[in-house]
Amino acid sequence: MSTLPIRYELIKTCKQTGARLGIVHTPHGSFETPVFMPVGTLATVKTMSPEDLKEMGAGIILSNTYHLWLRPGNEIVKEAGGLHKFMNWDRAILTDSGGFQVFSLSDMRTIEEEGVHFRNHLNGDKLFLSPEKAMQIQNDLGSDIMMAFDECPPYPAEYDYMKKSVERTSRWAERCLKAHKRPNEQGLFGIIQGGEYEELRKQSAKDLVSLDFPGYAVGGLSVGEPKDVMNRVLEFTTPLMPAHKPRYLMGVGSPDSLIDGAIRGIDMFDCVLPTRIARNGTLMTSEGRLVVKNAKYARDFGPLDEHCDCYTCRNYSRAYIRHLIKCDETFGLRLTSYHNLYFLVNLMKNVRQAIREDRLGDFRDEFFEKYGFNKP
Ligand SMILES: Nc1nc2c(CCNCC3CCCC3)c3[nH]c(NCCc4ccccc4)nc3cc2c(=O)[nH]1
Ligand SMILES: [Zn+2]
Repeated sequence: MSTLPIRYELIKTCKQTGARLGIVHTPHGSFETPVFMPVGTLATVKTMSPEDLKEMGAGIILSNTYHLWLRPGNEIVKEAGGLHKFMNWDRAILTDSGGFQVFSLSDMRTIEEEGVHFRNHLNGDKLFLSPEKAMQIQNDLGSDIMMAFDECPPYPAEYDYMKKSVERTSRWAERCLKAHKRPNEQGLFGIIQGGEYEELRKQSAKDLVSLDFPGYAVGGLSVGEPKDVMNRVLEFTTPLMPAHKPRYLMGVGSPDSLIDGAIRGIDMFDCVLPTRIARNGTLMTSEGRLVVKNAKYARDFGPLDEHCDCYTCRNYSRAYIRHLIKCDETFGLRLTSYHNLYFLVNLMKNVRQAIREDRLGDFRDEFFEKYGFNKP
């Protein structure tokens, strides 16, 4: 019996909140959970080198089927020996299946049983993506964790639309499994949909769990719904997911949502937020968000965050970073991106420590107080 490519090891459960401390083992190394995964859409986590990412402790990064299919093309990445070789990253890689990106990047799309017809967001060409095509691309990329091809419906969505969408996503998941060429080298995660409807989340989970994927994601969230809706959906969805497999909440990356997701049993998170807001000079700090272009930092020679020990905070001042960002100096983007990624990667390290000490609830209250989140 060959070893399965993805294995989840549950280390302990927080006595105060039920959050889990675990390890995910992959063909390209293991990483502890709960974990925040930096996003590298175009085969690079923008402005970060692999050495930067290793230095900050990243054990897994994300990339994307849709983007790499269009540029440079999955064939070129395959000829390079796969994405790990192409981008010189020897740790774990997870690729999203492209479904979400089609909906968020492209207009003029039609969804059919066979797949999705849409236009290339770069040049308007007609394109078609199906479960089989998405699996072929991820196979060429050689990612350690692939995502099933799914539909992420808009929020809000009518119950009837959502029911039809969930049933099609389940049929697509089965087609992905059938099209899976290397089940012993690449793990394939199913994505649970169903919006805010408990009955549909149950149906989606039941369909996908019966297909025995090595891991599962909660999709269809972080699409504009209020935070309390996300938390409620997680409360009735994570218990439906196998406890001995990884649970991945897609597209979630604000500090409060990471902590609240971990408390509700989520192990893996990703979001473009930290790198995206870094590029316009918005920083996450232990006292809340800081907009470094603000004139009040012109003569502030302290670090972005005095409680942060990252490369940026140990070596550069708010005044200097404000100057670089205002002058569009690319070094400024590196410094702000590094800090924001480090902030979330380090936050999850502190979450894991709080779980070890059975005090994640206290940690949440302290963090929310300092950061300025309300504490419902
Ligand atoms: N397959 C699939 N992917 C989803 C994603 C993409 C996750 N990141 C992929 C990376 C791989 C490469 C690109 C990203 C989501 N992202 C979000 N919210 C992001 C919201 C957000 C957007 C921008 C800034 C801040 C927040 N909800 C998501 C739901 C789904 C889903 O159901 N199915
Ligand atoms: Zn810092």
